[in-house]
Amino acid sequence: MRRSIRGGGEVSEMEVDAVANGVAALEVEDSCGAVVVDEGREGKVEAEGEGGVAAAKSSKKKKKKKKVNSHGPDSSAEVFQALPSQKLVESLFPWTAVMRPRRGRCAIAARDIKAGEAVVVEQAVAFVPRSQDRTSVCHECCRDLHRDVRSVECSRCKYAVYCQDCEESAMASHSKWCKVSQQIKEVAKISDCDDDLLRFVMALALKRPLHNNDGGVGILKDGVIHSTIQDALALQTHEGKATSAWKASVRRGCNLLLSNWSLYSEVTENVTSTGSQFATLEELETLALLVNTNAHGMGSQGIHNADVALGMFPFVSMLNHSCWPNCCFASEGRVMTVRATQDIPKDTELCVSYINLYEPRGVRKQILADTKHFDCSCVRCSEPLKSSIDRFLEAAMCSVKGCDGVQVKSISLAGRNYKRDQGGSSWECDVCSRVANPVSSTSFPGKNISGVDKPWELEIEAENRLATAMAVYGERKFKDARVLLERFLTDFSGKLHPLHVFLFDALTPLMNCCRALGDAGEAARVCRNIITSLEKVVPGNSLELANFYFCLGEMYIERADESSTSPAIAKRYRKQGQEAFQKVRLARKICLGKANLPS
Ligand SMILES: C[S@@+](CC[C@H](N)C(=O)[O-])C[C@H]1O[C@@H](n2cnc3c(N)ncnc32)[C@H](O)[C@@H]1O
Repeated sequence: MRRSIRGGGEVSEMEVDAVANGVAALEVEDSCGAVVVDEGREGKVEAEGEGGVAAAKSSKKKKKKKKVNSHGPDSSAEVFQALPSQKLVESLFPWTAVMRPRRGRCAIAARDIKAGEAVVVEQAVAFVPRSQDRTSVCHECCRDLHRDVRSVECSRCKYAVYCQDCEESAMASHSKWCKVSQQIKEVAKISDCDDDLLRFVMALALKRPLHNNDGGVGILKDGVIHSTIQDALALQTHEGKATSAWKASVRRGCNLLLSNWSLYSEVTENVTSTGSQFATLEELETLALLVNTNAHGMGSQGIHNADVALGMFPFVSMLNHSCWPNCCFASEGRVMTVRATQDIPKDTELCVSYINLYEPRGVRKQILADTKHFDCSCVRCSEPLKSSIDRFLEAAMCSVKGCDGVQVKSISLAGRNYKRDQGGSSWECDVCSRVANPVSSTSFPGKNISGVDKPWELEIEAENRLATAMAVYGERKFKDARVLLERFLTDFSGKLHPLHVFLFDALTPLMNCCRALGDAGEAARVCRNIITSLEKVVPGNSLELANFYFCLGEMYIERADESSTSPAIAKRYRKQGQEAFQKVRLARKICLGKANLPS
């Protein structure tokens, strides 16, 4: 699948990875662990479908409650379970939660919401820095540890790192489970389980309620909801979709974690003396499931979308995914904020994106099915392909002479179970209706066929050529990579649709090559092409788009500063640069609440 190309180059300083901004999937599969749903809460059930006002208005509330034994739409399709802090959240934020078939709980605008308005501001119930970034953030407050922030590493586990402000208090509580923490890497190795996942499970397990009668309602503090572990435990998981291999590794990891937990008396004494019980194996497995379905990437939103930690934010997790989202999220320290990226009418569903949106529909659906275990039913995926922007992302231009139509791949029409095209799909022109099929290579008798008649071959050739160019780019051979990428674009533009993902994928590395080679003029031209394509495929006011506008602004200023540029032209470049920066400020004001330029 095309994603192999995406990851191709490490030099993509300006490459924007929307996946990093999505709900993080630590492992591809979920595990087992049934949780008993509290039946006593009020049910709100609505008609099927995303967000539309009509769908919400035509909803019928079902009073009947069913007994269920696990979370989420998988098994509790008809039962609405409110998170313990839901009412508190609704007292501050402009949405309410309802249940919709196939989508589970949905956040619905309780009134008209303005672009830029915060719809959730939530402190992480727990978070863990990703192991490869463990020295980048404070393990207590998740603040960035820049060069000018003094930090201290735990001398025993040599893992935990704290900023100077947190050091004293954080070290005191860390010392209680430092020994367990020391074993996690080894446990992960032996059990073949992700060590970040095990750390996260441990962090959540330590938050379990001290008393069973603790209702688990959070608190509001300075406009931030501090939700609880009970809120997290009421989130959904996808029980039953795990492979047995994943289940086995999680079970081994959690078992070893428990042995270490009981072995190290400092933890034992601390936990039991406060009245809490050790977690059971089943509880740890449930926590692993919760992490997999609900953990969010955290990190600063600069020009690099640094996804340095994983956090549990139960109310951020109430927002479903859409491939045409109306909200976005960003974190600062331990706090995640979700903002409306456009004006949202009352009764519309609030959605964020969990994935990169410049992907064909079939690929997006496959990624969500593989990593999040659901079949996306968002507006973009539900629109007939024939009228959707999606049809262009893997389309070829029609090869019938005189026809300016687009050949659309039938496999995308199916939308599900996308597999690398192995000859099963046919391609149909949206203008002359000619069908090309790899099995029975058909053409319309009497029609004059010219150029590339086999779009499936064209696609494979394009994929291979792009992969070769990306490999060279990955080796930072910018001069050679530029030549290959430019040739690729010359050879395939006009054959593939201008919005085809392969053409789009070549643009960012080409821009980077041009910049690395000091050709700001060509880099700016390529950047404008990126923006033109991106604006058609992702909704406006996205940070991704803003980052490209920022690159464009920088390149205009670079050109203005070049000694060979005349004062009159330099003035024009500066103006264009400022205009680009203005777009960045506007988008960042809406998405992040700050009209600054990224650092
Ligand atoms: C982080 S949770 C979102 C809240 C969830 N609906 C709930 O009831 O807790 C993610 C899960 O919601 C469902 N979901 C989210 N977006 C969806 C979409 N676009 N189409 C279908 N199901 C979706 C899937 O079951 C997914 O695993």
